[in-house]
Amino acid sequence: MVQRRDSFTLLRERTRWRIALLMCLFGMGMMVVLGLLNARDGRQDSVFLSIAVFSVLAVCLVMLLALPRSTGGKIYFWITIGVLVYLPLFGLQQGRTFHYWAYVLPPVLFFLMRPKPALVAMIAFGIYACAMVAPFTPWIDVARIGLSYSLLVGFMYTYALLEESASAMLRYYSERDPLTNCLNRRTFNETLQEFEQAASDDGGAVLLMDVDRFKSINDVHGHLVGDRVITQVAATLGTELDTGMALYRYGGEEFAVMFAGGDEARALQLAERLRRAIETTTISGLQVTISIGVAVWGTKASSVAAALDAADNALYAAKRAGRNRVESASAHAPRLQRSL
Ligand SMILES: Nc1nc2c(ncn2[C@@H]2O[C@H](COP(=O)(O)OP(=O)(O)OP(=O)(O)O)[C@@H](O)[C@H]2O)c(=O)[nH]1
Repeated sequence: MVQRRDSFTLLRERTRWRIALLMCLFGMGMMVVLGLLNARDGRQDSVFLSIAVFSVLAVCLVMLLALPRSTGGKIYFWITIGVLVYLPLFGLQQGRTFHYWAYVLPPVLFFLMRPKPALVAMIAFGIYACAMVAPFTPWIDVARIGLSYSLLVGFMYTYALLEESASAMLRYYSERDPLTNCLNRRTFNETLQEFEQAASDDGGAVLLMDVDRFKSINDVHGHLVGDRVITQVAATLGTELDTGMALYRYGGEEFAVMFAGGDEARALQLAERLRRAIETTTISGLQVTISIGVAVWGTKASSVAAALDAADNALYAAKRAGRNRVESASAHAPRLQRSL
């Protein structure tokens, strides 16, 4: 059975693979430097150790390049986890458990919380540790401690960046509609609440837009064309918005714009510009139109939700009046109330 690979998994795999590749190259470079330094000092054992680690990393590098990214990345990560578990065990065997845990535990704890301050703290800790051991340790050992510690810092930091980019991506997908990439209805509702909380500072306006006779586009041309029309309508509307404004996909073929601080004149002007942009653009080879309902809110929190209702009523009025038009809630309020 083929397992579905969602975009989050793909992003994670790609980022892990890149991190693994960088860390391999970094580690190999480090082993070359250490090997040369040890050779110069005639420390044959350490030279062999550097060559051994270099060879393991070279094998990892070849695996990363030769295997599928997901497999290579996974193997590299398990090897790294193995090293992180092995280090304290090795320390235990040497009777210096604390020394080795000091390498592994703080960075893990740090990076679980905040990557950037943790990075600064770890660099400071590395410099401090090297400075402390420098007076009574051969400098080659200081260099070894510093370099292996920087490998750990690099690994933890890139891993933390991976987590950050993954959560940014999750946030992006939870806010947006997958077909049009507009902000979705959930984000619209959240923004509405924010406007309600801030309503006492400022008024604002809401525009509800609906593609006219969209059902017949689906019926005549099929749902795939319907989807393409929705996408292109969204793209066209998006290019016409003022800076800082967002387009929401409110429902199937319905879109919304909300902004604070605007008066009715500005909202109507924007609505007319959006209507005209759709009317004058050929969308998937079709002439498409939209109807728009506009309402404004004042400085009472309850007036924001009321404005949304009023915009919906105004949209309904625009449909009844023949479509491809903008209607303002203020012009229709009395008549709408009478007809309810
Ligand atoms: N292709 C496609 N169709 C959708 C999507 N979401 C909703 N629809 C369709 O959009 C149509 C909306 O039709 P109606 O609400 O009846 O209105 P309309 O035909 O646009 O007519 P008016 O709004 O009165 O101008 C329905 O047939 C839905 O199935 C979508 O994401 N893709």
